[in-house]
Amino acid sequence: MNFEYLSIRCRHGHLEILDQTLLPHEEVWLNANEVSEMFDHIKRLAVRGAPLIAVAAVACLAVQASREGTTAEKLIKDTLHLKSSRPTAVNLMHMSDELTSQLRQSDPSSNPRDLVLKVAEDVIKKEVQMNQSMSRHGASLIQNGENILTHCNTGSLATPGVGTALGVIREAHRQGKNIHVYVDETRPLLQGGRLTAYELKSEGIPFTIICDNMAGFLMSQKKIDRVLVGSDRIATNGDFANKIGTYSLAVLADYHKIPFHLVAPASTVDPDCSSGNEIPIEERNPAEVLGVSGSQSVQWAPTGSNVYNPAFDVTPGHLVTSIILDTGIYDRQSIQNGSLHKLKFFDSEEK
Ligand SMILES: CSC[C@H]1O[C@H](OP(=O)(O)O)[C@H](O)[C@@H]1O
Repeated sequence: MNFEYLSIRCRHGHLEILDQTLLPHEEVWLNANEVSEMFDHIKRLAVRGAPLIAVAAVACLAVQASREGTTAEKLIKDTLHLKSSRPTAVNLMHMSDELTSQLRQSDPSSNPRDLVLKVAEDVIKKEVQMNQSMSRHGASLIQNGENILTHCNTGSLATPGVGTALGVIREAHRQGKNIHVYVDETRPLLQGGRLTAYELKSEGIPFTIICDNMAGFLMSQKKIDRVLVGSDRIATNGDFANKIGTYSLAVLADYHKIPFHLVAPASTVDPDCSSGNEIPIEERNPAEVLGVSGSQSVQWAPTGSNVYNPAFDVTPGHLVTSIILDTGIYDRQSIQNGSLHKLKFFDSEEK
């Protein structure tokens, strides 16, 4: 298996990931050939972003199987282990459920390595295609000269392609729409100020970093024309989980009557999740809040302070202007009419 994307690459069966905890100032590639290595990379957000987590997991399973040989039982065990690395992003769950289902149904005489390689190639190919489709759909909404606010990182560091919300921004810029991007720093791990800024700067897309608590003031000054965010899991009623701080943006956008969109592959819709209160929310190490961008060098709070560190929040669907997927744009009315229930998920067969 050979591929090369911004944050993950596989050369002659050797898998590496770009350690996103060190960006933007250090570009360090780490080995990721072993499931145990990949589990740690995902857990500490060296690998992050809902679609990329699924891609990295399945690529590691394929590489390890190719290098060491395997059995269906061992692959299933390793898949379930990687599935437990982070609870909120549904892309990882879809991939692991699909792979374990195929392994359990496979012919005992077949080589499970061939199966996992095929699933890995299919997942990667589909994610790249979905990125391109949703970016084109979303860019059709962007008017010339818009100021767009985005949260966290939803670009080529979070997917094996142009990105989700950031993919829309890239496509609008490519179409010459003269946009400016306001980038929420996205405390506590600064995925926006570090990673989205890294991507936009490298491509000359105009941007301004802001603290998360500045978004409302910018909206009150009529400096934001549209909000674009990603998602880690979408319930079929349009509620969705995304990086902590997204819900606040949605409420502010609703108050200021600013279009608010989530952008994601259809594989982020969880058909087993009928509303946002069913989405598991990951709580992370309090030390991330007490440090700066995860580092512990600056201890600014009183020792022994209590800390709450949910990595995501849930935004109700009624605050979303429209959901932009690779399969199209879904406004509130169509979502209320059940359009998300009928989406194709993960594989090519209609479910
Ligand atoms: C297209 S990435 C979707 C989603 O993943 C990010 O979370 P994390 O950085 O914790 O992996 C963020 O919520 C993005 O919006």
